[in-house]
Amino acid sequence: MAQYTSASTALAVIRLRNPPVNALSLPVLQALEDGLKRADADPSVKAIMICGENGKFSAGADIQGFSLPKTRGISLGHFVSLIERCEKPVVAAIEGVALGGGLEVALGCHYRVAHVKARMGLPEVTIGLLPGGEGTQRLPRLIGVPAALDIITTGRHIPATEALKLGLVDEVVEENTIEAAIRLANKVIGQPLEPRRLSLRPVPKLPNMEAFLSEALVKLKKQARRYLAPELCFQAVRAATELPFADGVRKERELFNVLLTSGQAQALQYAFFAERAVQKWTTPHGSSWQNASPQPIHKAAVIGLGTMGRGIVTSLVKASIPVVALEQNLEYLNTGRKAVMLLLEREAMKMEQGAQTLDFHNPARLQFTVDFDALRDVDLVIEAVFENMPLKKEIFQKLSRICKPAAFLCTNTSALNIDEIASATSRPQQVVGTHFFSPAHIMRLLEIIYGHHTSPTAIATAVQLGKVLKKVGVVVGNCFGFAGNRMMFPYVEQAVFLLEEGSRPEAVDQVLEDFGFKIGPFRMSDLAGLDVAWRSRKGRGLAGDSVPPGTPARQRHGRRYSPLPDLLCENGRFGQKTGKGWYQYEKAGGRTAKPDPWLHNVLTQYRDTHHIKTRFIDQEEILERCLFSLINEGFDILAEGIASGPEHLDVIYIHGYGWPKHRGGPMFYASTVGLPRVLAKLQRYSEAHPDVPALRPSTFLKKLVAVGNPPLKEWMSYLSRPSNKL
Ligand SMILES: CC/C=C/CC(=O)SCCNC(=O)CCNC(=O)[C@H](O)C(C)(C)COP(=O)(O)OP(=O)(O)OC[C@H]1O[C@@H](n2cnc3c(N)ncnc32)[C@H](O)[C@@H]1OP(=O)(O)O
Repeated sequence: MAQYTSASTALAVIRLRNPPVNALSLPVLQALEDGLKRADADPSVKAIMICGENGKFSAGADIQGFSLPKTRGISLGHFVSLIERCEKPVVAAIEGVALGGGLEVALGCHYRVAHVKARMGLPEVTIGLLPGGEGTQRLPRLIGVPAALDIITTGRHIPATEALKLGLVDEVVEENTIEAAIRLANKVIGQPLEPRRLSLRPVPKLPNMEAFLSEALVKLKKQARRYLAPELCFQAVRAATELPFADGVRKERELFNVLLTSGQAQALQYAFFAERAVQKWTTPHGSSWQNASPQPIHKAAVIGLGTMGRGIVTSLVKASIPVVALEQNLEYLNTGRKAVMLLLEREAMKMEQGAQTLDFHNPARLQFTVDFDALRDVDLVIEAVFENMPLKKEIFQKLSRICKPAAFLCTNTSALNIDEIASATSRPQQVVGTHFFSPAHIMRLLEIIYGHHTSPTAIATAVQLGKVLKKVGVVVGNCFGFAGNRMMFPYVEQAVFLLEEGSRPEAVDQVLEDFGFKIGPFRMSDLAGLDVAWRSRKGRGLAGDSVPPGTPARQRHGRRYSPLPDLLCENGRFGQKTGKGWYQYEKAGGRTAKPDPWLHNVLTQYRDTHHIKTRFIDQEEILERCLFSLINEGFDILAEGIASGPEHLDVIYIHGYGWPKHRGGPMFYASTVGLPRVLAKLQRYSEAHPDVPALRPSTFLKKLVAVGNPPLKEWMSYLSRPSNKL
């Protein structure tokens, strides 16, 4: 847990030991305390070094432990103070990571030496907490309020070189950190320790401290959207500027306890482990991350340089994978090339700020072509043309003729049938869906869709590619809309039905934005472009000329249907790009949404035409109908084996659909609301709207309620025979 050894007669070494990341569990902390006491009591020991096993200092408190009652109330600060009070110099040798409590332990030490590749930070805010080991009080004393506030409220990891500039570490070394720390420890034996004890230092003054803090708070509040931790982190740092150390620590503890019991911390910690759980993918056929090996991707190709293709090329270049970018003709190629170069220049500028470089002018790294023959030697192709099945099939047929037999063929589609696309090739086992989210070089989600014939190797390769591209890859089965969009359809459908019944886009959006979404469903549709879904509805016979004559305006296939989105498109209102959609914008391509009297009039006329009695719809109904219909679809997806667990759906929603992370994802949210309540509400709404299948409670949800509302992690065990549709 923490190993005590001697580097020489004069130097005691305490090595934190708790694989894989030396998390500070209770036994680790107790062993650290024992080591300190032993070193203190041994007159031959003149200095102490603290390091971590296996090249990692420590990733902080054991996050699993926060939910265990026996570890609550144990103060990390007690151990950090013990280090600081030590009468012999204590040096931290930081390799790998020193995060959260790990960095707080290092801040208790009198000196810090870091390896050049080490990363440091206080990421507690990202798991709904604040640095509760006196870090909010020591860090501002060491590096000043602006830098400390930035590190504490963003949770960002900082590289050792930046840490040195900030004064967070005393020395950065390229070679052996332990030896450098030993050298430093020997050098400082006998030097006074008072100036090295951070708790005794004043917080460096700023001429405009009050103004600085007020401005920082306004900025934080604007970004926070009911996410508590950043603001409480701020309050703790402000306490450091106003109170003596001991009072500041008391305030830190008080605020920490508020966060610990807020519910948001649980949601964010759930999300932390969910992100890691989805990496361990499985399919209902028994293939999994354990029995499939990815193939290396030395060179890739992207077909189609529209919005998605441009982002995908940018991601690949950033990940140092040589890319061939292909378009159908020179005109499109030139437009695409300009757009890609612009994106890459912006990315290069961002990377330069972090002292990194991006080489994209070398044709061996990025080649633009209209010639399919240039794809002969690539290991993987990502087709990113628009959503048109015949076009995609034509491309895949060509690819299976041209590409080498081992090449993987990926399709970037948001809804289309992977099996049908794969049927156009001679190698369906190599075909896999890779659903990127726009903008593809920024959004972290990658939905990876396996078809009936997709090989485990193809899945593993797509997952590995996702990791290399720094995405969160989630493996799902093949169905219309896969997992994410399939859940999104009923959500958007409810939003539109609510308009028919009496609400307005701005009212619906407000409720969902207050819940924590970055943008509500109507602002989102305007941003994405209403024409995309319109084209898809026309293709599926729901809108346009393909609807059989005599079909009732508000019904399709015996279900309720709203032609309102079609009406907008027929009027050329495609959203932001045309300057008009559910809202009006200052110009085509404008971003500031304003309520539109035109739309309000149309809604009134529409309700009159269809004899819909307008009623007042309260916030609770808006929230529940939108969210519970989405969650209901999630239960069906789980029951069909399309996703392997609720965590997968939650990760998809957090990283692809702007679901507020501090609410843990839709399925976690359902578990906090309580499944009996979700079921009862769905039953009520379904009775009121019997022609809306999305409100009819899922059989799986009903089963979970019938067996007593088990905790989320047990849900999947109630699916006796996971039945995959494939
Ligand atoms: C009053 C007390 C207050 C204390 C404040 C704190 O210290 S709170 C904790 C703050 N620390 C963090 O938030 C760090 C979280 N960890 C990470 O960011 C990353 O794991 C990492 C350390 C940067 C390593 O990333 P990498 O991609 O290399 O590996 P994984 O993320 O996959 O992690 C490997 C396994 O380790 C588990 N794990 C990581 N950190 C912790 C932790 N702090 N507590 C418990 N477990 C942790 C992670 O879950 C992985 O486990 P698997 O079982 O292998 O999936």
